[in-house]
Amino acid sequence: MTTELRTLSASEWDPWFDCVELAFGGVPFPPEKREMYAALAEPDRAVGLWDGADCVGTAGAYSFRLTVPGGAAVPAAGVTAVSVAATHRRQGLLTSMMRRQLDDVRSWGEPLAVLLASEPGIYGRFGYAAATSEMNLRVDTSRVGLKLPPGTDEVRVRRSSPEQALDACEAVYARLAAARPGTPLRQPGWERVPVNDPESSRHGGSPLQCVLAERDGAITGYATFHLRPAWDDAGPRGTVAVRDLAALDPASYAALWRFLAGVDLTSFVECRNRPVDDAVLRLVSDVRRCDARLRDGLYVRLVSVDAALEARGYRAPVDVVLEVEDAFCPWNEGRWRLTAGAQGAPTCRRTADEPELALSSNELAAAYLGGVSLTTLAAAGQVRELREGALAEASLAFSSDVQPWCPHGF
Ligand SMILES: CC(=O)SCCNC(=O)CCNC(=O)[C@H](O)C(C)(C)COP(=O)(O)OP(=O)(O)OC[C@H]1O[C@@H](n2cnc3c(N)ncnc32)[C@H](O)[C@@H]1OP(=O)(O)O
Repeated sequence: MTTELRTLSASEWDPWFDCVELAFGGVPFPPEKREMYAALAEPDRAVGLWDGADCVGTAGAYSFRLTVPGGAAVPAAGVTAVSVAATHRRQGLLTSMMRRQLDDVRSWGEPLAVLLASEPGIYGRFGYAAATSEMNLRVDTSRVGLKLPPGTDEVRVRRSSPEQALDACEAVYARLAAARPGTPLRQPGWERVPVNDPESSRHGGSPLQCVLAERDGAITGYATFHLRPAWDDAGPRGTVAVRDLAALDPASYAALWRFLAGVDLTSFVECRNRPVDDAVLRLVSDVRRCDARLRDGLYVRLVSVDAALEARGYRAPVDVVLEVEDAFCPWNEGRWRLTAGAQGAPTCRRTADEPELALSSNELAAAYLGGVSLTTLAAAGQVRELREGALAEASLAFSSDVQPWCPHGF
């Protein structure tokens, strides 16, 4: 078998995307979703594998800017649409695309690559690690009450249409994205993603609905959701299936939850992707009836260890020598002294000094956004402390008060 790996040209996008579609089961994307992805495509940052005229492998890389601890927005390749044709699987084609892609990302000067994995087992070998978690909820609103904070009654919740509310919602998103590690800032065109609403994605629910929270004349939050009616012998048991939910202050957040939990003819509020430190867990009267479940979220790859570690902020002073293993990106291997203090920017420089913490770039990636502690990774035997105290010092410095989260797919 001979295949050619090359940068995608815009005219090849259709057969390239057909390959993705087929690898994901062959169910055609709804036209409006396919058009959205076509509009967001960045062909000159994507690669395709061709066997003659047939596209047999795909990998894209959006140009994201990702919020990291400390608040900086760091260039990150948003890896997407990774596929290999079933006829060509397990012959090393994914590996060849990952090799090419990480070399490309490095040459573009982007310190990070991020992705959402179809399966957790695929990307560790290429240096990616789950760095955020997401929480799914199914709140039984017939049993769960809400502890409402002062000011909730001053928030007006009013209906809008997702389209009409778009600018107001985007303004809220922009403020929250800058405050939470792991969140991509909106790039041009991406504001269409939250309002893309093909019928086949509603899972029997209504078209996308929207409410806005308004306080003192300003929009302070929003929720978009589908209503999924259901009935049994006892009566209505519908579900409010939340797509997006965001607020700038506690009262607005609680007011939106009060609205969602009180929609007539429903007994459940379902959320598919919330941050693990979602304040709603503190608002509810009965957390056991929220059916909270965790799963892996955003996978991170430190493409350039030094640039990535210098780009983020640290929660406490740190001065530690890291001994880094990185078989897939060997330019990251070796000893690095990471220093961050109360003043000046953090530095991460090559050193010949004795190592104090030994780990691979996977563990650095897991800890990078502050969602996985180095102490936990050490307890799992994945980080080794070589100087007493180094682990506690680094673990505190890497941690984040706000849990990292990626609020949308890509
Ligand atoms: C960000 C995203 O887009 S996520 C979407 C990923 N794509 C999909 O899930 C679509 C369906 N699957 C596929 O298209 C393909 O099976 C792929 C892309 C997952 C793998 O492509 P392949 O060309 O078969 O992978 P390749 O032959 O390079 O395998 C490399 C290694 O990964 C392993 N591997 C491949 N797929 C998987 C998997 N799903 N789970 C665990 N390990 C895997 C292989 O066994 C191999 O291991 P080895 O190095 O120890 O021998």
